[in-house]
Amino acid sequence: MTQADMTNEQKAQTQGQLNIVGAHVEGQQQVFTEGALNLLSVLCANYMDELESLLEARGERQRKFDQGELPDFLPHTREVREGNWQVRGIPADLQDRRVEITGPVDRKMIINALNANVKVFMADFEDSLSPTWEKVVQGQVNLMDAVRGDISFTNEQTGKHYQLKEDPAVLIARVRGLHLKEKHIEFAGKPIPGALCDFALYFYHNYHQLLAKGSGPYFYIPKLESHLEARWWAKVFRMVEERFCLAPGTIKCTCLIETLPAVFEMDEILFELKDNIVALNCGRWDYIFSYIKTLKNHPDRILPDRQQVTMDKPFLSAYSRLLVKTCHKRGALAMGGMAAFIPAKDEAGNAQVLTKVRGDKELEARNGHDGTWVAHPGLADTAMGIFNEYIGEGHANQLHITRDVDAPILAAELLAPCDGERTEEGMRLNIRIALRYIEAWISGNGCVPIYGLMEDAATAEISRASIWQWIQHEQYLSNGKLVTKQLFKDMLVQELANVKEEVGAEAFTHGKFTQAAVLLEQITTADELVDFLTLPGYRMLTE
Ligand SMILES: CC(=O)SCCNC(=O)CCNC(=O)[C@H](O)C(C)(C)COP(=O)(O)OP(=O)(O)OC[C@H]1O[C@@H](n2cnc3c(N)ncnc32)[C@H](O)[C@@H]1OP(=O)(O)O
Ligand SMILES: O=CC(=O)O
Ligand SMILES: [Mg+2]
Repeated sequence: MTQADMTNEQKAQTQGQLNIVGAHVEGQQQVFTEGALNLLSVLCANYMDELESLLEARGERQRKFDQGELPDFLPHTREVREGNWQVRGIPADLQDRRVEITGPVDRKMIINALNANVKVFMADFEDSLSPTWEKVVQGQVNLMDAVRGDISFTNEQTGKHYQLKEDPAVLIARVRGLHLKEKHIEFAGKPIPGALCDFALYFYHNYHQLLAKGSGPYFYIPKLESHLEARWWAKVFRMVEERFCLAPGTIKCTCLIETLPAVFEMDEILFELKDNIVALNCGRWDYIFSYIKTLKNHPDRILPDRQQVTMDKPFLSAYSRLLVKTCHKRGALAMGGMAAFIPAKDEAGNAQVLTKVRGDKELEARNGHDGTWVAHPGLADTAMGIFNEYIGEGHANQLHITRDVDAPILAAELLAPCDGERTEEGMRLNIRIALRYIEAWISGNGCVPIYGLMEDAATAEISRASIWQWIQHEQYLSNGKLVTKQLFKDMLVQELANVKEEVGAEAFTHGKFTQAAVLLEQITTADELVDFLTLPGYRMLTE
């Protein structure tokens, strides 16, 4: 019997068994049922090797950018870009996505998010989750309960009780990026892709209930770098639909366009996934990080202080407008991204936050986006107000905005250097944010408020990668100081002391700040830019 003649199950058996190697955690029996394990092992047997090749291809492409090439639209896919085709369609409950709240798969957060004044809740196994084994498993249990409308929570300290309201938001699960492994599950002796773990478990346990209530198995796919990776997902979806006797296109996904290479392949990504895709999303934080990473050897494209890289900068404006134009031409929605502000505790401070959020959302709505993200329920009404105004009575979205009259958006605009200053204050802030975020992440918390902003894996990547880039390219700060490894190391010592003061001696002593500082120093002074800080971070996650 050849490999091609084997059934999927036989393939799974011949290539080795799926093994849970993590310590037993609560919820494991509920999540790892025989059916769920079968699906996961079949997916691993069929798609793990191909995924490894796709990850290697990322490295090969990056080597070319490192040698001076610039990303561009692909010559051999011109027909796809110029062809006349549309995505298969958008289910009724995904037509109106004017405000989406996002958050990790923590039980209380899930209930609060589903009850917020939003259309969709994006339940996140990615940027906002530190994937401890317990959180990965418990997150699936929480989502199973949420899908069944049977989720509640009581805060034992305050006695506050949480339960779902009558008509909760639509649920979309964001799975991990393709580069992340789930080390607590092995297939043929290797850790499995986190993306397959999150996808298979959420799909298997919930598709039936979701479809029965008029919704469906909906996913956010993060950090794609090419249409070939989208093709890989299309194959995964097709196989799962066939296996569960579902009509083609039952699984629906939204892809984040949050890497610089992917912005040049938006048509192609929509095309590869056209049966299953309903939208693209401007994941601006990872996109900015990817701009730094992809162009890391290009001295003419060094970013300024993070605070100056706002959506009105030419390269980001071009990204948003091209995404809207591309999506609407193909009948897909064009989602906006996250303003990282979170509500301030004082009234005056909060008024300022809301003004900034309003400005950011207005820009997106004016560009033609169909909806946007908020990080906190306290911002939902503001975002809703803006999108209600732009979408207008009687419409669910802005699909009618085609941007046909726009001049073509060229590669040069998407790659345009970003003006702004590099300041000592900005560098020190980057260090403190990276320190505090890494400390939280390796302690098992993937999303934290720092200085009035939501910080997650994507925003923290910008902070640490910026410093790396300034060191490598021997940048001068606005006060004339040359950024060197030594300057960074000196500042790290000082800022670690400042962080101790900010968080207090007790939190500092009980936390993992020293380990965070060691990791930050390693990745910032290394000659090669580490692909993702969550890769070494994951090795430090002991649970
Ligand atoms: C780049 C990207 O990928 S963006 C997407 C990934 N990032 C995210 O999803 C960020 C999600 N946001 C968060 O995790 C949180 O808002 C944080 C951590 C930034 C701040 O959370 P907190 O410190 O708890 O904020 P705060 O104390 O103001 O919260 C008030 C209430 O709102 C709730 N809340 C805050 N954010 C959220 C959220 N995103 N979803 C649901 N509930 C939320 C809190 O649970 C709290 O509820 P309670 O009063 O019942 O206890
Ligand atoms: O995932 C979203 C982003 O901005 O990154
Ligand atoms: Mg992201």
